[in-house]
Amino acid sequence: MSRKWLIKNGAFAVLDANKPVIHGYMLIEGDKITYVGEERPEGVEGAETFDGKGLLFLPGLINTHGHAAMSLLRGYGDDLALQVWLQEKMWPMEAKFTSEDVYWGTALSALEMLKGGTTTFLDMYDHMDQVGKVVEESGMRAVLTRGVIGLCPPEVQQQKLDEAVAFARDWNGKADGRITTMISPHSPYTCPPDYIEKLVQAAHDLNLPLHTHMSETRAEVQQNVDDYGVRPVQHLLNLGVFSRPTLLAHAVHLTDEEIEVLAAHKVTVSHNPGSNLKLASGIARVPELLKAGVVVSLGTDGPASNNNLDMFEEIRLAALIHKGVSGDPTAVPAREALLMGTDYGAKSLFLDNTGRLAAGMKADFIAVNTEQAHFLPRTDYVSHAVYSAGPKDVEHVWVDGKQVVRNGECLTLDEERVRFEAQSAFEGLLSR
Ligand SMILES: CSC[C@H]1O[C@@H](n2cnc3c(O)ncnc32)[C@H](O)[C@@H]1O
Ligand SMILES: [Zn+2]
Repeated sequence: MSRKWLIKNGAFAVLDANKPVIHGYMLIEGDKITYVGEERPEGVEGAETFDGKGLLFLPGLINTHGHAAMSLLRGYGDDLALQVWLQEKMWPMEAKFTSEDVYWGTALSALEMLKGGTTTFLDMYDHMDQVGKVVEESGMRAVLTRGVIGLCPPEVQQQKLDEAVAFARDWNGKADGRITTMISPHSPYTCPPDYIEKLVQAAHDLNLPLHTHMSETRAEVQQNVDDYGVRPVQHLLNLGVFSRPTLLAHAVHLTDEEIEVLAAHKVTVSHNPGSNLKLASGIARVPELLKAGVVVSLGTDGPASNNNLDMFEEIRLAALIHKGVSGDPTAVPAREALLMGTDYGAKSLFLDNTGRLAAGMKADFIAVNTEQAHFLPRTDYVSHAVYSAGPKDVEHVWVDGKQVVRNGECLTLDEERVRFEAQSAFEGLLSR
């Protein structure tokens, strides 16, 4: 039997330009929001009432790029540039990861994300069946994709391609539809051109979007020019990548012409400010991308290059750093930053049913405790959510109409067990 909830006395961040916050009611029927408004809705007989006094309801936050299992490598290899970090620290350790390691690393991240208000995340990794299992158990929504690195003999390339295709085919729509899938060449510098073309063909065959890292560092762009005679955007365009819906992670180093190409092909971008700052990769041209009409969302990247999964921090960084580099205080206004962490997140993942508090959308939402010093005075809740709030303010979380966090406690995952097993998994990696 589907449940009906009536939330009353709440402040709801609908994020409309004219009236971003509504004080009143929200009705949830089954997995969907069926009403948000100031007046008490009709047809609420049999609904369970939830008192939202002192709570700010936001759409669940959407993390559009990451590698959840890398929580096991948090703090292992800090303060390094991308290529050194990957080649000398991450890849040697990841080569030792078992399926079990991926399960516990991902569960640790799911716990951190859910308790911090993230309801949907994209994950690009290996042993993806384990990631799918965590998503099923945690109740989260996720876009999952087996990332493939093609710097290996042809038979290994083929095996990885087959794995990526089988995973994308078998898991799309799983977990009551909360899981969707994509196809992911890791990057233009780790996948030879003919391999990328095969992955594009697979995406066509499965009717799925593509996801890849691109133009994260200046050195990577230069290497692309040296190896292939063109910058990464032209390279991916030539290989047919943008003939599919595509989400790019990072896209830090772009020319004006490249931004136009991305806009023309409706390519979406996951901006990862925390990771880009920590790896000293640079600062993406977000105001220019937004102005050109590109959908820009936010991601944490993996927990080993961030080093947390706090989407409030990414939202705040997006609002702050572009003001700092441009000298324009309106470069990314607060409401735009919050949209990047919610509505634009859904759009960049090609999901049309989440990311907003509106009738017809999936009931993926969070309740933040506003009865705290840093939420006063009650001037502008959007401003407070962006410039003052943090993950510890999240009291309750619902995904697909089901409550998964209550009073700050995760209802779906055994926190103590997950923390214990993740620590053991890390110790196991060190001893192998
Ligand atoms: C093949 S699975 C994903 C792969 O990506 C690596 N990774 C993590 N963070 C980044 C990043 O910022 N740029 C490029 N690659 C990254 C991770 O270590 C996995 O090997
Ligand atoms: Zn990444």
